Amino acid sequence: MCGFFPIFLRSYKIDVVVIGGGTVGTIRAKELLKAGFKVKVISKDFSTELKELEKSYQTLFLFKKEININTKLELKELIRDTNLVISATGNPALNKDICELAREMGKLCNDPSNMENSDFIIPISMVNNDFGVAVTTFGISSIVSKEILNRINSDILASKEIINLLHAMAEIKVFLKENVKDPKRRYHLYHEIFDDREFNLRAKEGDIKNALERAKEIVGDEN
Ligand SMILES: C[C@@]1(CC(=O)O)c2cc3[nH]c(cc4nc(cc5[nH]c(cc(n2)[C@H]1CCC(=O)O)[C@@](C)(CC(=O)O)[C@@H]5CCC(=O)O)C(CC(=O)O)=C4CCC(=O)O)c(CCC(=O)O)c3CC(=O)O
Ligand SMILES: NC(=O)C1=CN([C@@H]2O[C@H](COP(=O)(O)OP(=O)(O)OC[C@H]3O[C@@H](n4cnc5c(N)ncnc54)[C@H](O)[C@@H]3O)[C@@H](O)[C@H]2O)C=CC1
Repeated sequence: MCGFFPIFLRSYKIDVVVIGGGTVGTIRAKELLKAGFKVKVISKDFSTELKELEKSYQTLFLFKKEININTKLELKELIRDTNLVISATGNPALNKDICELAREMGKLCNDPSNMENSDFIIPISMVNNDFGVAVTTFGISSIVSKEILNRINSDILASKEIINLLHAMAEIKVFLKENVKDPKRRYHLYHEIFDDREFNLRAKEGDIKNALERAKEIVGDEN
């Protein structure tokens, strides 16, 4: 058991606090903003890039403050309304303390300076309207993680076949939900249709119309 479980978070209702506005804090804040999260960065000072980003994102708030773990009350107040905390100061001992406090408050915390303190990992990822892929090597090497993602990209996703299949299966889902009332039977049919050689060939070619016709035949045969 590796002790991790992947999930994709819906970003628009989640507030994130990033503590530390340096190299790592900036990259994370930028990715989170692009994904649609509201981000508050608390730091002694901020990178030029963060100051620029503040001009273009209404969802980014820069809050200049030196965090001192001995003034817990103040830090508690700063992270009270947030769901996720990323503690990316250049001080690993401080990052650890911040994560411990956040956890006591029921928040999930990420410490980029030491994975052992983290409740979640930020993987290397690619997300679009059709699918999302996230890769981690559990902190061993982000360079290798990137290579894995590149290979997934070039070996599988660069071909149109998978996307064609996905779009065909989307049509199948609409059709089955409308026409087959029993969910257990639908579940069985998804597999049967997907595994059917003729359906699969047509779908991969992007011939959705005939793929759907073949699916209707299969559903009809079952009746
Ligand atoms: C555990 C984790 C933090 C967590 O989320 O908990 C973590 C930990 C550490 N990384 C370190 C170094 C590097 N990090 C990167 C890059 C990225 N690192 C990211 C995530 C993660 N990094 C999490 C695991 C994700 C996974 O498993 O893959 C990415 C994906 C996202 C992001 O940072 O926002 C981002 C991709 C940016 C992009 O898109 O290119 C590169 C490569 C590069 O810069 O090109 C290097 C150089 C060497 C290398 O390859 O590792 C060090 C310092 C080691 C030291 O001090 O020597 C630590 C801490 C440690 O190991 O102690
Ligand atoms: N996960 C990853 O991918 C990587 C993680 N790291 C680790 O992440 C940590 C941060 O690294 P960088 O961003 O490169 O450092 P950095 O020096 O560029 O940024 C640190 C930021 O924290 C702020 N800060 C420091 N003490 C503070 C305090 N008491 N209160 C408020 N703000 C404070 C600074 O003002 C600065 O903006 C380091 O511990 C480093 O080892 C480094 C490289 C990659």
